[in-house]
Amino acid sequence: MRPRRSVLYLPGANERALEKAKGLPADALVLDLEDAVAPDAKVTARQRVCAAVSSGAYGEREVAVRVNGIGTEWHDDDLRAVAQAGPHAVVIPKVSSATDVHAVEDALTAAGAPQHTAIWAMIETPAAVLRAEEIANASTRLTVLVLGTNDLAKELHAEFVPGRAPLLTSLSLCLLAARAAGKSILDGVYNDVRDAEGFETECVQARQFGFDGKTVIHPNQLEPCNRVFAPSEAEIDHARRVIDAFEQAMAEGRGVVTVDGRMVENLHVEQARRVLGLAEAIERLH
Ligand SMILES: CC(C)(COP(=O)(O)OP(=O)(O)OC[C@H]1O[C@@H](n2cnc3c(N)ncnc32)[C@H](O)[C@@H]1OP(=O)(O)O)[C@@H](O)C(=O)NCCC(=O)NCCSC(=O)C[C@H](O)C(=O)O
Ligand SMILES: [Mg+2]
Repeated sequence: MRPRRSVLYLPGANERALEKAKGLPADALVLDLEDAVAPDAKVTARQRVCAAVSSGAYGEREVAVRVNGIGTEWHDDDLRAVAQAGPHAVVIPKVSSATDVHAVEDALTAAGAPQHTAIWAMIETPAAVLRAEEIANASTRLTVLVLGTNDLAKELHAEFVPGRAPLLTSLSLCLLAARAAGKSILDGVYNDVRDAEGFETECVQARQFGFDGKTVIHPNQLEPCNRVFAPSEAEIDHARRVIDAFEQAMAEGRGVVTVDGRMVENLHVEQARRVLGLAEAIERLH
């Protein structure tokens, strides 16, 4: 199990950010070649990012590279260079269909990308939301769906409002698609880096929905994000008691038991094991 509570974007052209990220407690990093990099800096950013990935300086964390979109003048060269650097994943912005995923998969294979380089597909257009199931199932190499809520809101002509009502249908459709396909799914970013309260509220909402974590843009968003998406001490304790109580019930020939007055069946034991597995994976990571 890979914890992906906090996934930090950093601009690929920004040497200070690339350096600083080595010491930041993000579960995963996305070194960006797309929207955070100006056209004049694209080639330099590509070189810097590939060198940073090859350096192995980011420890145990997952390191992904977001390439420029399919059809842009940089996309093919980005994919070739990133394939050689061999990050854990390549993030494809504005994926719109399974055909896009197949094209990226073929290009990575042709460029000699290692098998461990997964594809993360960004869902950030109305067409992609409506085809989320097809995209999520397009390839075994595709392991994560990533919401791009800025682009999505732009394309929907939606407004950013507390509670995100205009986006909830899209978030739900993407979650359904990811879970049905057995893939991970990450929420989009929160733009106001000074609004700690609004950010944490959005993290809680995303966790309640079922997201594995949230993409973030600033170091000060990491601690609250990691905290909200991690199992709490109380949840870990409850999970242990659920497993113990159920095992004892099974030994006594019963298939159902109560813990704290609530019914516990096998499915709750599976949930409890997932909680403990995530807690252990987080322990190993940091
Ligand atoms: C949002 C920022 C531009 C804010 O920058 P700034 O005002 O310079 O931040 P601070 O001065 O508060 O920074 C304090 C220190 O932290 C370092 N820092 C800041 N951000 C990062 C980062 N992302 N990774 C690593 N380090 C970071 C600064 O260097 C300072 O360090 P020090 O020198 O030691 O004081 C900025 O945070 C930023 O650029 N964030 C990332 C933006 C980005 O990558 N955007 C693209 C991805 S999001 C997206 O595309 C959305 C999606 O596609 C969609 O459609 O929704
Ligand atoms: Mg975007």
